[in-house]
This record gives sequence, structure tokens and C-alpha cells, in this order.
Amino acid sequence: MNKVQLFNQIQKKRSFLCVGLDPVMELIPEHLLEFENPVLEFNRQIIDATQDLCVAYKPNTAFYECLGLKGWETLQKTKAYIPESLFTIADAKRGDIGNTSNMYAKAFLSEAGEMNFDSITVAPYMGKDSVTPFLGFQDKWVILLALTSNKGHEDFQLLKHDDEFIFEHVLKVSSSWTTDEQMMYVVGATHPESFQKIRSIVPNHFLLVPGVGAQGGDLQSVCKYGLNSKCGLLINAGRSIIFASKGKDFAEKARAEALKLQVEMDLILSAAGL
Ligand SMILES: O=C(O)c1cc(=O)[nH]c(=O)n1[C@@H]1O[C@H](COP(=O)(O)O)[C@@H](O)[C@H]1O
Repeated sequence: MNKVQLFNQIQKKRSFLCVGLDPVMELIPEHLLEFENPVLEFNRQIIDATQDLCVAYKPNTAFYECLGLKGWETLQKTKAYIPESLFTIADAKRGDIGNTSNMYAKAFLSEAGEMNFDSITVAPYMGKDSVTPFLGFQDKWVILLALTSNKGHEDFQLLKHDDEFIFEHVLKVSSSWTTDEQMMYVVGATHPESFQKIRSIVPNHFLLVPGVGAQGGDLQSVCKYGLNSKCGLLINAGRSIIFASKGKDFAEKARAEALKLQVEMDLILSAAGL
């Protein structure tokens, strides 16, 4: 999916919500355990209940990899179940020497492959040749970690280099590797104070913003400086939506949580004239 198509979906749905599909076997409602593949059934029902309220889904591959072969199959079938009009993110946080990155890119982005995601999260630590192999696919995206939502972001991302933070340096340097039609950045919702600076470095890029909901991030504060003329934000919420209830009403409750965010997003878009 290209940038114009993504923005069109945002305007059509009045939403820039990304639902995080990070299922945990222990939290799957009991009545689903009778299905041959409870995790897949869980994901399907979450997708059915939320797809008109969001523009993207982000399965984090760790939640599937830990289930072995069956997990990979579940990831593939989940991806295949997501309607084509929604943007898909393989949250795999890859990045390695060039020829290895090339294989990761094929695995997750290739149209001929089994996954065929629109995008993949990538760690910048190994530099340009570890990232560029992911850029060789038309209308597919790299989502590079910039300022992450976790406590450990302080350990490296906030070190200074030439009087700027390392994460700012990552934004400056990596944004010259390709255009804002192929690169997005991860910025945690837990750092609302950083969005003004980030927008001065990358005014036009989409930002994937995890951390709203379970991690305590606030939508309004992120949007204050994060929003740009093409919206430029995908706000991810995982647990607060998919585990809103552990009962038979889990899909209904997930929808209610997604709806709350979508209604807020509609107002934000309208106030910005989008
Ligand atoms: O790349 C990510 O998506 C990511 C980056 C980051 O800085 N923080 C972060 O929480 N994430 C992911 O975003 C999701 C957050 O999920 P919830 O905290 O359940 O909403 C998880 O899949 C995390 O791995």
C-alpha cells in the first residue's frame, strides 16, 4: 500500500488506529479453546469486530514464533484474513548484515512469499546496509525504530552525539536513505514531549506510535505535534483492545475500546481540517 492509499483509508474511515494483534494463549477466552486453532479464531473475531474502525493491524511476530510451527501458520493465516484495504505491519524488529536482511525482507515483504506484509519494523543499529534490503519492494515500507516506548530507550537512544540525541541522528541519517513513501519511524506514545523536535527533523514521514492504552500513552498529547498534513500517524493499541474482556463478549468489548479511539481520532482529524 502506498502513502496516498493509506491517507485515503484514514480519511475514509476517520481513523488512524492500528490494532496490535499480540495474542497470548493464557488470555484467550475459554470458550475458544474448543477450536482447532484458538489463537487464529481469536484473531479472526478481533479482526471482524474492529476492521471498520482501524486502518492497520500489527501482529508482533514474537507472539507467534513462541508457538513454533503452528505459530508461523497462525501468523500467515491471520495476515491472509486481513482485508487488502488495511495496512499490515510485521512487527519483527529485524536487521542484520545485508544478505541476511535480504532473506528477512523476502520472508515478510515479498509478494511471492507466504506472508506478503505491507511493512516490517527494523532496528537501525547495524546501519544502512542492514536496512536497505528491506527497501527493494514497491509500495512496501520499513518502519525504523527511532524513540522506543520502553524504559530502556534511555540506555542508547538518549546518548548524545555532536550535541544531538542518537535517535535524532538516526532520523536525520536514515531519512536520506529513501523517501517518506517507503520509510516510517517508531516513536513511543510515552514521549509526547519529543514529537515537536521529531517533526522538525521528519515533517512528512508517517510515525508508528505504540504505547497508547496499556503503556499509558495519551492520544491527544501525541497528536498535538505529531499530526501532519497527511495525518502522518498510526497509533497502535494492543492489549487495551484485544484483552478488554476475557469472556464470551471479548470481541464486542474489543470493538467498544477501538470505537472510543476512533471517535477521538475523528474529532482530531476534523479539528485539523483533514
Ligand atoms: O515496534 C513496536 O511496535 C514497538 C515499539 C516500541 O517502542 N514499543 C512497543 O510497545 N512496540 C510494540 O507495540 C506493541 C504494544 O502493545 P500494547 O502495549 O499491548 O499496546 C507491542 O507489540 C510492542 O512490541
